[in-house]
Amino acid sequence: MADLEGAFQMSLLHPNLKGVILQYGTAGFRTKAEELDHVMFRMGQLAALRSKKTKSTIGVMVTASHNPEEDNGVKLVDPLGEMLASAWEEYATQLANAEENQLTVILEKIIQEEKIEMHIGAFVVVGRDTRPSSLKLSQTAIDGIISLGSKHKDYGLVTTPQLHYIVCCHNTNQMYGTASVEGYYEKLSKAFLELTKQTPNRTDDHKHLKVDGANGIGALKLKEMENYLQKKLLISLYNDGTAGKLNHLCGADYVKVQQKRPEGIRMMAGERCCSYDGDADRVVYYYYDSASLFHLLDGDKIATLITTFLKELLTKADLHLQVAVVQTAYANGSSTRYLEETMKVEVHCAKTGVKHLHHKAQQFDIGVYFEANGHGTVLFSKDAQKKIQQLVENQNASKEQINAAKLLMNTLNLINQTVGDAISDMLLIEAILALKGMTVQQWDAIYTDLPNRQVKVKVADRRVIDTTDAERRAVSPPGLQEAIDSLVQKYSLSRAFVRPSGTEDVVRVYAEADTQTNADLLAHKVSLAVYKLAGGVGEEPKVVRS
Ligand SMILES: CC(=O)N[C@H]1[C@@H](OP(=O)(O)O)O[C@H](CO)[C@@H](O)[C@@H]1O
Ligand SMILES: [Mg+2]
Repeated sequence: MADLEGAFQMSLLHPNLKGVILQYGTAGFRTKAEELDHVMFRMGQLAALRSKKTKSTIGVMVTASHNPEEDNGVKLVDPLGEMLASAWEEYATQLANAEENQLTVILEKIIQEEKIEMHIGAFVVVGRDTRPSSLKLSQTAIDGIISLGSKHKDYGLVTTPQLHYIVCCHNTNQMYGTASVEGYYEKLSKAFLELTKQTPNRTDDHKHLKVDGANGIGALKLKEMENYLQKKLLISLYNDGTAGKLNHLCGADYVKVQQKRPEGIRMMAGERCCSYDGDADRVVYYYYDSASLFHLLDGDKIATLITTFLKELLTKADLHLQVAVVQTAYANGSSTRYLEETMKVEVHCAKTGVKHLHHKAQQFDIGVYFEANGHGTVLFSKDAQKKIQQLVENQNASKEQINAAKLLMNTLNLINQTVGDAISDMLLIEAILALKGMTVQQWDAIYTDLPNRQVKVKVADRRVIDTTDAERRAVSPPGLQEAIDSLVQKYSLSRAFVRPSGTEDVVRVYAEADTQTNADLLAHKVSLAVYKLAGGVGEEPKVVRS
């Protein structure tokens, strides 16, 4: 039996008062900040155990991403910067919900089941976003880490992807980069400057980008990074957190779901703009055309641009590496069709949540994965990285081949392979547009999105909805899928699905069709079916129109 008396005494300072039942969801725990004190303490403890188990550095990130400012949350970062292994999510849920007197029993159970040797040293790195509640909650997580005799380093204010990067650096002997925020800026800016070296004719207009920082950590960190970019990117930063409220009427989630520009940003026709979310792990682009129509370039458009660029470079380098794209059910049907039919790329559909996409993408030489909401990255297998490196050094290769290999090398250095990263993705997009001499309108014109609509339905218990086929079909409650099928049939180019959210207490409905009116109508009719068949509460859903 491990000696957990000290840990138990410390836990009494962070009691489970509210008795709220929480689930380690799509991206960790998320709820009102005042309900999270005991959860943070226990996640600090779990991180210490995970560190002992894996004999590696583990990360604890305090953030609730795109949720309102009053919320908060926590996610654990595994050794190579990935999301916490799913087997441990169950432990997280048990610990978070345990009664005071059960805490030691559950810790003991995890130690035994995982055969954790408690004398092994542990090291946990901690980061937090800019929410007013984050400082105190991160200190509570540190208390939890200390309670199990583990060491820690507090990195303070960082974006989620910066913490993932730092964890990966610690566990790869700093081969991935230097384990600091400065190391992150240096690595990314060096790769960006190398890539844009080949575009000497870019005008200031081309270099100009407007960024909506969602009044969050991304804004703060982009300001810090700006000098490293040596004016090769001219950034106008809006919603930088000095006045507005985090994620309020701004940020990537707002722009994607509302399909409109954020408040607080001045936009002229044709200007390239982008929005980060609250912890800067997602980005979406947008612009107004000369007829004042709003155009959104979401994760699907980003995946397509990056895939096109990589395939062109691989052809020039004459490197035979398999590129695949991983999307979720939310991917616009036009993007999937374009990738499969025009680009002849293999496309896979994974369940919502980055961990699912990440795992699938690991199966290919180069796996490009993006959620439609702008969360994504590119993974290069070890073998692919080695082949690219060898070609850079190959004296028998042609000039064109070597140049393409160098561009690939800098591209992979610019990409944060640990997780989706708004700053890194933005820099890559900017470099690609520069290298291809492409405007945002030309990028947008690669394919035309099918009109779509996302809505939420409140039900008594969203767990009554069970899905299959990467969440594209509902298997319960009875009759729901049949109802959706018959509604979908009434429209052309149509598709619809429903699933319980993993981060909010709602059922999400997605519909697409040939026109916006039809997508809106289909989404509405499907929400009514959910309301009737899955125990809707409150008012009946109303039709949402742009
Ligand atoms: C439709 C949608 O955008 N869902 C988001 C949202 O998950 P839900 O399980 O749908 O609530 O938050 C996740 C975490 O940020 C993100 O990975 C996911 O894509
Ligand atoms: Mg986020």
